[in-house]
Amino acid sequence: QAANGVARIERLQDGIAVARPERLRLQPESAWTSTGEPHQLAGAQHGSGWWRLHALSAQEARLLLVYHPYSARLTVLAPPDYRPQRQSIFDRALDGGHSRRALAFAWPDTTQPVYIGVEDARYPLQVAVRSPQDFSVEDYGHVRVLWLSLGILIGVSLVTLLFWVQLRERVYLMFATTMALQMLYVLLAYGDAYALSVLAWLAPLGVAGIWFIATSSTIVTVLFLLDFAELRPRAPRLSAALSIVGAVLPAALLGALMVSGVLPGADRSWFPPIGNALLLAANALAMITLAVVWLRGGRQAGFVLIAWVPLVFVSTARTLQLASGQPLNRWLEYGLPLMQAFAAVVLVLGLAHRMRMFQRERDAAKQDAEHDGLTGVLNRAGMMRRLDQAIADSRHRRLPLSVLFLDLDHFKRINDTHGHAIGDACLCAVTETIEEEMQPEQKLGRTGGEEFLLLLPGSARRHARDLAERIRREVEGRCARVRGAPVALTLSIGVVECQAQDGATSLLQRADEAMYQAKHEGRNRVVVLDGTGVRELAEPVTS
Ligand SMILES: Nc1nc2c(ncn2[C@@H]2O[C@H](COP(=O)(O)OP(=O)(O)OP(=O)(O)O)[C@@H](O)[C@H]2O)c(=O)[nH]1
Repeated sequence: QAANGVARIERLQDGIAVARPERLRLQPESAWTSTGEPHQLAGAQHGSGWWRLHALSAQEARLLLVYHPYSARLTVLAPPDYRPQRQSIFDRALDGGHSRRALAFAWPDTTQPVYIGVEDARYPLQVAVRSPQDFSVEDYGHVRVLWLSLGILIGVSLVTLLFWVQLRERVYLMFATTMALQMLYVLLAYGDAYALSVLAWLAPLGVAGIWFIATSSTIVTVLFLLDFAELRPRAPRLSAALSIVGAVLPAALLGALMVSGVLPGADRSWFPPIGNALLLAANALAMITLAVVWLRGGRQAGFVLIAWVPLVFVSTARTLQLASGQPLNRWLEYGLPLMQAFAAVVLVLGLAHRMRMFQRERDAAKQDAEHDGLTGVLNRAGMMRRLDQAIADSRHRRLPLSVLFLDLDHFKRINDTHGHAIGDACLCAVTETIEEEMQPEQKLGRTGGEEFLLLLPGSARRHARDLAERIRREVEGRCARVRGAPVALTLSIGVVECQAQDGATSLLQRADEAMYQAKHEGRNRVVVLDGTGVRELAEPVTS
């Protein structure tokens, strides 16, 4: 006993012409041969044909269900009146009470057989006889799973589209388009797209519309992968082959399909085998390229592999199962939309990872642009930016701001006597010594070869002078020898405090003057200038 409620399926022998379906019942019994397969219209994929179905005995009214009709156009004659009813997923006026995963025909009297005519099928069609209530329950289950996956895809594509609107980075737009096309493909293949008024315009295109979207989806997906996983720079030859097989040839195929669509009565049966072959080749090539790039250290390719391998596996298994005429189990039935949703989520993680990498690169570039390679402290550009900020801050918060201008004494002589390497080590030793005396809010920068600037937000002149004096003494004490060389390193330091009228230039100018005065007076000393450029007398250091 078959679980699908069908007792027996017979096929009208080949070569018997059926001019009018109403005449089918007049065929002699010898014209019908049993197929021995009560769950499917075997052989339907080879073109048109007629079948006769006998239901298991049932009292109530039943529905004849033909699952996954895809491209097939059906004519059903059911008792008692045996009027031909024609249906396909492309019909606008199908019963809106259920999804288009199955075509449903009323079979009021199941003691009598039904006749099914099939045209344009691409798979052996699965059939069943069920009560309307059982079909509703089954159909709700289908709608729930399908729209759960589609909901995730819609959400993800919308979010990435909004990212594109803000960031204007092409990869986001390609991602959103890829997701949208895949979603559209699932909706078309299940037939539900034709029940939505926004997509109903695709119905007159018939199965060619599905091929069009499937092929466009392949092209956009391949372009997205090349971009997203950075395949071109890491595997140029494989990427070139992938572009040809996955984008150029499918685009040519689409062109040919469009041309044949314009020609009346053109044969388009050449499309599916070529389209499927290209799809399989593009999938295989994409997997190989991604694996190679991943092995060469491409993290993004790893994300795509995790996302795409299950999807390719499920869609291939589904196609093979449908083509072999086996009923789909639930995993294969919903594997495609569920794996698409899974892929979308993994790829969003990949996008986030990509964004984080860019952020890191940007931070590193900023760090390089603003810092001195030798000592690691701020360079001139970084320092000038901090100085402008510090002046604005001190005005705004009405707090003092002082600046130390520090210059190494007789550095040329050290270089000449001990060599550049020791000179470099001196610069590093001075930096370390100053840093040990600094507070976190203070900023140190190397503004020239052997010149440093130290910003002291919140510090008045006197406090700045004390700190300068401590630094001078520390350097004199600790840097007498550097890396064993008797360099006797000392510093001349100029100290000034920011005045109401000061900008960065005037402040630095006075700090420079103060430092030069220290040099002039014999080096290894601190000179403080007041707001008018007059030297302040030294007072005892309060350390
Ligand atoms: N080792 C080393 N030397 C540098 C670097 N940048 C600049 N110098 C040297 O620093 C020296 C600066 O010399 P001057 O400007 O004559 O000053 P000075 O010899 O320190 O004399 P005073 O400033 O008058 O005490 C030059 O010899 C530069 O070559 C660097 O990054 N590393």
